Amino acid sequence: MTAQTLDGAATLRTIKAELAQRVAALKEQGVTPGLGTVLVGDDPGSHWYVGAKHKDCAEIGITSIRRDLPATATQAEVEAVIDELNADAACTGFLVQQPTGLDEFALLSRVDPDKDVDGLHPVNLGKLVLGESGPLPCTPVGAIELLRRHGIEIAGAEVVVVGRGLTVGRPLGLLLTRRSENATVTLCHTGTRDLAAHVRHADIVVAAAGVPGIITADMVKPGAAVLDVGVSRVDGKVTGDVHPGVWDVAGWVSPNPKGVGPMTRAMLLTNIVEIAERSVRS
Ligand SMILES: Nc1nc(=O)c2c([nH]1)NC[C@@H]1CN(c3ccc(C(=O)N[C@@H](CCC(=O)O)C(=O)O)cc3)C=[N+]21
Repeated sequence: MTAQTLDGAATLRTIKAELAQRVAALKEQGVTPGLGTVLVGDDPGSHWYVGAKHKDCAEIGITSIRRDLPATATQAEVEAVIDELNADAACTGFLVQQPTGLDEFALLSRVDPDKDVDGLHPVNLGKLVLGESGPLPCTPVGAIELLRRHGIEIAGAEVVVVGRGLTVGRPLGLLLTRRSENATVTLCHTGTRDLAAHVRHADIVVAAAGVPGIITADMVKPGAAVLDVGVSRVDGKVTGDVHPGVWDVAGWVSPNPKGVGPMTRAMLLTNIVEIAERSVRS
C-alpha cells in the first residue's frame, strides 16, 4: 500500500470539536440547535445511520428530535410528521432518511427549505444551480472538505466523477465547477462508453456508482486522489467502488468505511449549526 489515507473518521472528530465551540457560543445567546430525523421502516442500515447522527449531535450539544415510523406508515402519515417538524421551533432542521418506499419527491418538497439540513430540497438544489447560498448536500460537500483538509489542490484539477445520482454525483459536478472550487469536471455514468479512458486523465476520481470494485488500478493515474463514495453490502460487509489494488497506484485514497461516510455526518452537523447561526444574526 503506497497511497496515503484520506481519513474521514479523524476529520469528523476534528470538525466535531470545532462545531462544539460554535454550539456553545449559540447557547450563550440562548439558542440550542436541534436535529430532527424521520425514519420509516426497519432497514438495519438506515437505523444505524440515524442512530449515528443522533449520537454525533449529543456529543456536540445539539438536541435530538427522533420520529421513527413503522414500514406500514402511509404517505399522509409521514407528511403529517413533516408538517409537525416544520412548525416545531425547537427543530432547527431535519431530514427524512432515504429510502422510505414512499413518494420521495413529494416528501422532500414538503420540508421547509430553510430546515432542509440534507440540502436536497428542490429549492436548495435550484439555489445551487443558480449560485445562491443555502444548505448544501452533505455527501458531496463532505467529499470536497475531505480533500481540502488533506491539502489536495482542487482549483484547476481534472476531476472525474463516476455516478450521476441525486445525492452525490449530480450535485458534486455543480459544486466543483463553481468559481470557488474551479475544477474541471467530467461526469461519467452507466452510459459512458470508455470509463477507463476518462478516469486515466483524472487528478481526482470520485467513485459514486454503487458498483463494488468498478475503479481498478489500471484505470488510475499514478499519484491521483481517489475518493470511494459507493456503499454496497457484499456478504453483509460494507464494500466500496474502489478495488483494493488502487492503493498501490494512487497518491491518496479515502477508505470505505471511515472515508466519505463520516464526512457526510460532519456536513450534516455543519448545516444545522449554520442554520442556527443564521437565525441568531437575522
Ligand atoms: N435523507 C438522507 N440523508 C442522508 O444523509 C442519507 C440518507 N438519506 N440515506 C442513506 C445515506 C447513507 N448515509 C451515510 C451516512 C453515514 C455513513 C457512515 O458514517 N458510515 C461509516 C460506517 C459504515 C458502516 O460500518 O456501516 C463509515 O463510512 O465509516 C455512511 C452513509 C447517509 N445517507
